[in-house]
Amino acid sequence: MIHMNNVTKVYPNGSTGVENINLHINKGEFVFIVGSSGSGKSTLMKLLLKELDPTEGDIIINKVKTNELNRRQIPYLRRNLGVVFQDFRLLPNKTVYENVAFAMRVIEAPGRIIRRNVPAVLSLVGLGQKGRSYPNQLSGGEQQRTALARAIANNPPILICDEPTGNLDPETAYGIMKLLDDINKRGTTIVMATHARDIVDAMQKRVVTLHKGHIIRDIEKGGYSDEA
Ligand SMILES: Nc1ncnc2c1ncn2[C@@H]1O[C@H](COP(=O)(O)OP(=O)(O)OP(=O)(O)O)[C@@H](O)[C@H]1O
Repeated sequence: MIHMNNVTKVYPNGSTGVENINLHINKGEFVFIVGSSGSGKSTLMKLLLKELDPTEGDIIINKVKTNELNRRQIPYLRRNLGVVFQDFRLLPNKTVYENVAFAMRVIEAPGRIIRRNVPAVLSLVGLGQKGRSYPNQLSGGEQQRTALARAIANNPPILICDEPTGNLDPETAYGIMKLLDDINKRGTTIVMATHARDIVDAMQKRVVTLHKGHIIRDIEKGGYSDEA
């Protein structure tokens, strides 16, 4: 489903983000990307989202080499990848319902599908009664659940999460993890970068550890710093 083959990213100033990454993720996996600050997690996430292109190597998502897609082909990625960020990134002047509906309009989903899917995903994340609220009327956890609803509204096969619990208190963070686990069990592949050692330890999923831009550990089921 996701293949990174010999991927290196060197930034224009000469610093290396990641080097010679070989990472293969199968359909339905839940994978944590961990590592200390500066180890390359954000670079790896940005490469998957094509916010950056690799200096060397190939990135294949759902059988398509995304490093060879041009600007006009970017909607391909929007359909295949849902994204959740640490800082939610909701549109402040749109309601919860409109934030989710907007993401569906971007990929030109028909109106009747939007009217069907938005209430369904809002109820899935426990926000069935909050559709008319604006982001500033929501708690942090509710804002992140809105962002999660938006990310899965188009039913993408892959969900990319960059520190999705970073701004949340522990209890709220576990609520988000429970939702991600449910979404994963429904078949969505999840890749999540995080610093949250306790969450990684509790979930017992695949853990890929980066250090200075290299993968130094890749364990099938484990905690934040288990031996490979
Ligand atoms: N825009 C950039 N220009 C130059 N170098 C960069 C840039 N972004 C990241 N780097 C470098 O790439 C390396 C990896 O950084 P990256 O942000 O991917 O790490 P990270 O694991 O996400 O760190 P953190 O946990 O602090 O977010 C670091 O050495 C960093 O200085």
